[in-house]
Amino acid sequence: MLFDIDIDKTLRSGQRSFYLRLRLRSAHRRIVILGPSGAGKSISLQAIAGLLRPDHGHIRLDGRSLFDAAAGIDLAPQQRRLGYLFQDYALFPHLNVRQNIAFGLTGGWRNPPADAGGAAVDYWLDAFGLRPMARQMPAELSGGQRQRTALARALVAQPRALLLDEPFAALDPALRVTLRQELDHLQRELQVPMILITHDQEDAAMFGEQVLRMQDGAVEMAPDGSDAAALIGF
Ligand SMILES: Nc1ncnc2c1ncn2[C@@H]1O[C@H](COP(=O)(O)OP(=O)(O)OP(=O)(O)O)[C@@H](O)[C@H]1O
Repeated sequence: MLFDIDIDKTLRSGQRSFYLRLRLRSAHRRIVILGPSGAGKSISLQAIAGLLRPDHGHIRLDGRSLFDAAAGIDLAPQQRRLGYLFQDYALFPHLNVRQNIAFGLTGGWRNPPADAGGAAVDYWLDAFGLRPMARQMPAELSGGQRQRTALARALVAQPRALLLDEPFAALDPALRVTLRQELDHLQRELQVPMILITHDQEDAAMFGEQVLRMQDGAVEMAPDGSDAAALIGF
């Protein structure tokens, strides 16, 4: 099983609490979690990435435990080797394009030098047509260039899976179409497994080999791997 996730988590702030229940077992490489704002999509990705600790359950990727509450396993985000594309791309404003990409190789401990290099960084600069702006800062980039830089940073360390949080939401409609196609080609070429979260049906149509619907913190799958939420017409 490629993805084997069964977690829950209660988040509290003041009087409010939010209960997340995520169950996902899938052999598919292109999973989309679709749901409205506030459904719990971002915190699901954060839990998979190791940025938010579930209360119970397990997260396994291709047979490897990233988290297992019962067994006391909780790998640090860097150890999980997942590429994470944040909704707003979260580029470092004080680092140029080359440094931002190289940061994906440092394990997050230090800033790469301005001429940070290596074959892997050069490869992704070329793959995304970013070589001419390698020394530009994020504020000097277009939306599409920012997205490509963030994607290059997520891919440079050869992640075992990609986690994508609303990857096209910040783009204008024309660019959205182009970058959807780019990601589609890239994923087919690399065959990197990915979980993409979105509120946009078009993302689900393009990337959802399997589409899970999330609402009020819950995604449930039937034990046979089919999507229980879909079966009950949710
Ligand atoms: N640290 C926290 N403490 C308490 N509640 C939280 C915390 N973080 C998120 N929540 C709540 O969890 C719910 C789900 O948030 P989440 O960001 O995952 O939604 P989402 O589906 O990604 O929505 P959007 O598309 O708007 O980003 C929200 O109601 C939010 O208020």
